[in-house]
Amino acid sequence: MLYDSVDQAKNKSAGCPSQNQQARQQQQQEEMIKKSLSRIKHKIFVLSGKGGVGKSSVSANLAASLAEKGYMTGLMDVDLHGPSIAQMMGMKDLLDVSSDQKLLPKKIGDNLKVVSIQALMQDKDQAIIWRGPAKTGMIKQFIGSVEWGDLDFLVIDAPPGTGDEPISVVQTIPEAKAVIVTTPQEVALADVRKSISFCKTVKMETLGIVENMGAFKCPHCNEVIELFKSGGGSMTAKKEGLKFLGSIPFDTAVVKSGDEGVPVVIQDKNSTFSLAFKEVVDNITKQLI
Ligand SMILES: Nc1ncnc2c1ncn2[C@@H]1O[C@H](COP(=O)(O)OP(=O)(O)OP(=O)(O)O)[C@@H](O)[C@H]1O
Repeated sequence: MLYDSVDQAKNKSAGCPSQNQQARQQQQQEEMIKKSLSRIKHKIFVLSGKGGVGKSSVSANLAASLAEKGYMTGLMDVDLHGPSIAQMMGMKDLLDVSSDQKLLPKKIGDNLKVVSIQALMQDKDQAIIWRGPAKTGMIKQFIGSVEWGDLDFLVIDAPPGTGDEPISVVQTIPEAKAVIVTTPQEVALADVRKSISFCKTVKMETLGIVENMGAFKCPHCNEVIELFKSGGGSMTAKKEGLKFLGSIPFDTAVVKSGDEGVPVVIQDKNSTFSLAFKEVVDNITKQLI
């Protein structure tokens, strides 16, 4: 059953059912999750070592690109602390619930279905400050509650970092394969190495690294400016024996499209972001199909 609110989820996690009850609940939850994910061919887990590097932008544009190519695609925002997919996809109302209490994703166009954990928050600007078990419970409950139907791809916008929350998602969807997003500068790369080690520890296959916010080309004078340096993503991929999926430039079209609620690969197909992103999508799909 779907929680109506954050408070309900918290209360549920705070309760103390007997061990038998707990085991039964856990088994029921695992069956729900299995059922919810059973008709999805490929699951892609988009993660980053730190926040703000463009993980949600990559997730939204990857899902939109796959849907545009004709694949039935789902996009799931599980980033509890900063769910931004709904805004990026222009979703106004978030919650549709079926008669059997399943969460129904919003359909955008013919091939894209989107669901956000934000749907379970009463106030979209509400900060989530609960402790581990409540978060884990919420994440599992959310994933198991979605009715996806048949999908070719599910793109998962994971919580940033390498703590309890991404671990909960990986444990819930162990067959997902990772795409790691970073920016080129050393502070981000230090965190990306933690993400790589995280994937190895949890034995999650990694499809490769995407370098976001690479060089910016001034639209007025065409000068190329390396705002966050460049090349760090490909260097790290090489060192770690991972595939480099591509470098995406810094492009103000992304900011505009994010605010307007249309992914830039749809809104501005000739933007420097969209042109570079094609290579990233090809490098991902050719490993899976
Ligand atoms: N290539 C890019 N060029 C310009 N701006 C970008 C680019 N990629 C992302 N941004 C902008 O950077 C900001 C952060 O991006 P985004 O929300 O995708 O990051 P995130 O890693 O998901 O962050 P968080 O973990 O905090 O949710 C957004 O305002 C987004 O529009």
